[in-house]
Amino acid sequence: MPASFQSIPVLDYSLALGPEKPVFLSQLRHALMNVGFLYLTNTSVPNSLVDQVREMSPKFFDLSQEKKDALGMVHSPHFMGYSRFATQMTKGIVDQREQFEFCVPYECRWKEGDPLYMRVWGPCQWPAEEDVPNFQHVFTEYGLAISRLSTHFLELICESVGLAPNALDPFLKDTVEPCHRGKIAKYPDTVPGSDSDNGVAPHFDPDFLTFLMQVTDQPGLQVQNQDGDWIPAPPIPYSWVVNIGRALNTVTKNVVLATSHKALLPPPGTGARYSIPFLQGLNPHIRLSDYELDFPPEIIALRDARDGNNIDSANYAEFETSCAGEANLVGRVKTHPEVAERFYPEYFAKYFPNGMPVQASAY
Ligand SMILES: O=C(O)CCC(=O)C(=O)O
Ligand SMILES: [Fe+2]
Repeated sequence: MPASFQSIPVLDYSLALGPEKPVFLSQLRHALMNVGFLYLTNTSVPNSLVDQVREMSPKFFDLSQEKKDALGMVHSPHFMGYSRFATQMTKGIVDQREQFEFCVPYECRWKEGDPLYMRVWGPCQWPAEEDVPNFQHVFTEYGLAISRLSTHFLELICESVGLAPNALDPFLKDTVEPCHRGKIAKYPDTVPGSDSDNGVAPHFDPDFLTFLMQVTDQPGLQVQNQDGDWIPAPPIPYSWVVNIGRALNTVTKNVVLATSHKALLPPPGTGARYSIPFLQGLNPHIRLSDYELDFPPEIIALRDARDGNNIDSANYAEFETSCAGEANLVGRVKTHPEVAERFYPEYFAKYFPNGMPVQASAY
């Protein structure tokens, strides 16, 4: 059994595009099978775009509360837009962050009679151009750039664990495009003397891959190793922290690990921390349990020699029984009952039989 990880591997994406690709794939296999987290540097995303995202991220939150509320998620059947500070919980603990969710350009194709989960796929709510100039353009470009990167990265993941590069294609492609989505999160710095520095409590991410951009320089993200210790994942400029979600862990039968992580508030006096998790969406019609991936025996042997995965989360258990779109909708309903009550009343009634909770809870 490999020793529990003490740091997050840093992978140079440019190696994957040249003669050193085998070195990259072997580092990737290690990161996927023993850590579930990695940093990706030297990607195809231009530094100039990253600089624009860094500059733009705080601007949305500087809008008046009234303008932010006008873009509140409660107005969007696609669960896009703004959520106020401390309105959600993760595993029963209040998240101390404000957020704005956005997605790649997407027209809603849902019509009466279609499965309701198709209604989740749709456009986002952008602030008016005069309020935050260039914001929509920058985050649309950013979303598209990370989508492309994530599609190629999924091929590399397949290759690193002995699958054909296109083995996971059905999960991304179908008659509908996946609706990849991101959120800009703002965590205020810890109030001196406060008894809580929780930003987001320990959890697993739901989908295949998350690409996290740490926008500001403060520490905050921590990742749990197999011994239960919390390993810091501080920002590295122009890198993404990539982690595996429950859906990819499920579909690979635990070959690649999903790993628990949390975010702490930045230290007192250091200002707000901004981060942007970007979740790769899945083909909504696919059911993970319908697919059996054909791993070579040496990969299965490596998996079996490793200690069991330490997942203790019921997070998105629906992935195992329902199609990805349904699992996604259920997850969104649980996190945003205010949207469910308005646009998905039958789901609201099912998951909140006692009416609106004081606080929504994810995971
Ligand atoms: O902000 C961070 O560093 C992590 C956020 C996170 O894990 C999430 O939103 O799923
Ligand atoms: Fe996460």
